[in-house]
Amino acid sequence: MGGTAEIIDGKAFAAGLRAQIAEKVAALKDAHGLTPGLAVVLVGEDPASQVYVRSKGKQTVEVGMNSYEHRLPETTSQDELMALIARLNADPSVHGILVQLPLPGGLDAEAVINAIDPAKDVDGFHILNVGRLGTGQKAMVPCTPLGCLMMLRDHLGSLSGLNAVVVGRSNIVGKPMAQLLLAESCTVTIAHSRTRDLAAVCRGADILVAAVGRPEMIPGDWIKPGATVIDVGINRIERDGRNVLVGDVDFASAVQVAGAITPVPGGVGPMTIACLLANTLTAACRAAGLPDPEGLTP
Ligand SMILES: Nc1nc(=O)c2c([nH]1)NC[C@@H]1CN(c3ccc(C(=O)N[C@@H](CCC(=O)O)C(=O)O)cc3)C=[N+]21
Repeated sequence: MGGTAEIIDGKAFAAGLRAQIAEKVAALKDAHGLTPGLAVVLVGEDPASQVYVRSKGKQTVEVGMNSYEHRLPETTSQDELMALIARLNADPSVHGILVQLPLPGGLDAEAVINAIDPAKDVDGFHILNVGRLGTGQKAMVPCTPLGCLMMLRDHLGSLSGLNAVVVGRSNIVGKPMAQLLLAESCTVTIAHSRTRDLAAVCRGADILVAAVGRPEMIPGDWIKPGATVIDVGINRIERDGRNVLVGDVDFASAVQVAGAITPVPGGVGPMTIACLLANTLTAACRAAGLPDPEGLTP
């Protein structure tokens, strides 16, 4: 064997999605005088988080939406953060609220997330949205799994009856990804670092979603020939004296076996931000009593 997988170009896919969103935002302005607004809250000075937040703000403005950035010092108290959330919940120009995670030590992220108005919870992390997703009710869906689903559907068409293995059980990626795949009628396995014979479990996957956060942990010989591989990992490592970004999948060996694979960078990452914009538009439409925009929800 030993072909070469199709590379699923998340960067291009995300650019196309943002163009669609920009059109819909313009139409919403014309027809209803409504401009969606996204508030991003960043506590502390984590350099990686600062890069993401800047990138989110830039792309929000590029699609014609309003971006509100709230940068708070590392020393911010729980009460101060909760007071900001309350203000943003009450502000009708804010349709989406994202609190950048992780929060500095001492702050209770769970309490903060559950204080966000579920209708404005564009991350889809609020317990009410988690429950809605799990029961098949209309929810805000977490951005990374939503982006993965869009790429899978685009590549495979129907996912019905396929074996899907999600490696990783986080609330942010693994669990909601499994819910979305189950809703697509996949046979879903959630595996993780303690799974016995993880290699054998992965080899059964028609769809393999890697979201463990361990650099290049999944080699090509764990992959079923022809499988579709979605690599959610974003790991910064040093290689040959350089800082490089790698996924949870060993791309060089996986690309020889898989049918299709997302690269890192340029795969899931750009789709995550595009789906954040999609969710903000969806939230604005729902707030105005309008139907959900076409093609942006599961
Ligand atoms: N409340 C919250 N929601 C999030 O969605 C959230 C968060 N907190 N905290 C941090 C993580 C991380 N995250 C990324 C988004 C885009 C890229 C991305 O676009 N990556 C580029 C590369 C960027 C680079 O070079 O560093 C790529 O994969 O091609 C990466 C990571 C969202 N997160």
